Amino acid sequence: MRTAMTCAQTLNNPLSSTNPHLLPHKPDPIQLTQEEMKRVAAYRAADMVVSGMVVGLGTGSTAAHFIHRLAELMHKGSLKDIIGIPTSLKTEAHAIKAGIPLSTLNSHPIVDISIDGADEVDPQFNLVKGRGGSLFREKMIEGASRKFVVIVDETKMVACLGGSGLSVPVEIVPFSWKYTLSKIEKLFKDETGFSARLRVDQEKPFETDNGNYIIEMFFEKGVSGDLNEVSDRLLRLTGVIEHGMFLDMATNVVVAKTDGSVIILNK
Ligand SMILES: O=C[C@H](O)[C@H](O)[C@H](O)COP(=O)(O)O
Repeated sequence: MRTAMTCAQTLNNPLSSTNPHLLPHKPDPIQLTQEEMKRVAAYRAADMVVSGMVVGLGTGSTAAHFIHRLAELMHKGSLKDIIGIPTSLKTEAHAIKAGIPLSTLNSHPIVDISIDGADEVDPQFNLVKGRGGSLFREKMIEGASRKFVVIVDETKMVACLGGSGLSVPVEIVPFSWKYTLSKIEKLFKDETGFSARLRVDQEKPFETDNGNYIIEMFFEKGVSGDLNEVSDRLLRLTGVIEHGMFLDMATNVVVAKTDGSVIILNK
């Protein structure tokens, strides 16, 4: 079981971001931009889809490349009888425009494969997701998937979750949000350099597709300790709907590098 490993324990792990295969290296003749790397990873993952599959459609800029490619393969006739399950309203609109037939978990409770981006991937394939705010629907759909393929550029590989200095999001109900925020702050009061705040968009609280708010948690040195325990403690707070740590869910990680090569990590 990989999830119990702490940040410090990841240092000698072969999948760690200290792995030379995942580190930036000497300049190569090809230097892809981050956007190009996202597309390379997405297109490679599209090859994992076969006709007849129910496919979880992720959210974000990397997943958008995958949706584009999936539609392209369907229109060419290389893929037939695909049903997509969108993880956000934005993805739903994109998929409809691209001509991908859609369904829901109510009608298709078992998803063959989900393909989605991530904000961070640790050496045990634990993820931070939801910086675009779609973590709840993503977690439901990706959790119902036989295979969950994460598509990232190499900048997303981290030694420990939250360690990139960016936020770990938590979806909460709007009711008494300041009180819920204070409960979250109390939970991490002994964590040096911890801070949390409400996500704001154009001077108003950012609202998820579910009409909820997002609390952004910042960990100076990354999330420490047993991640499952941290997850349980957060989920036990009344007012918390879900958090953006996706623990032990990803089955494969497709990493695109600046030189245009792709590494596929399998669990
Ligand atoms: O809510 C957003 C999702 O979890 C995205 O998959 C994640 O933020 C990665 O997004 P991007 O591919 O745009 O970096």
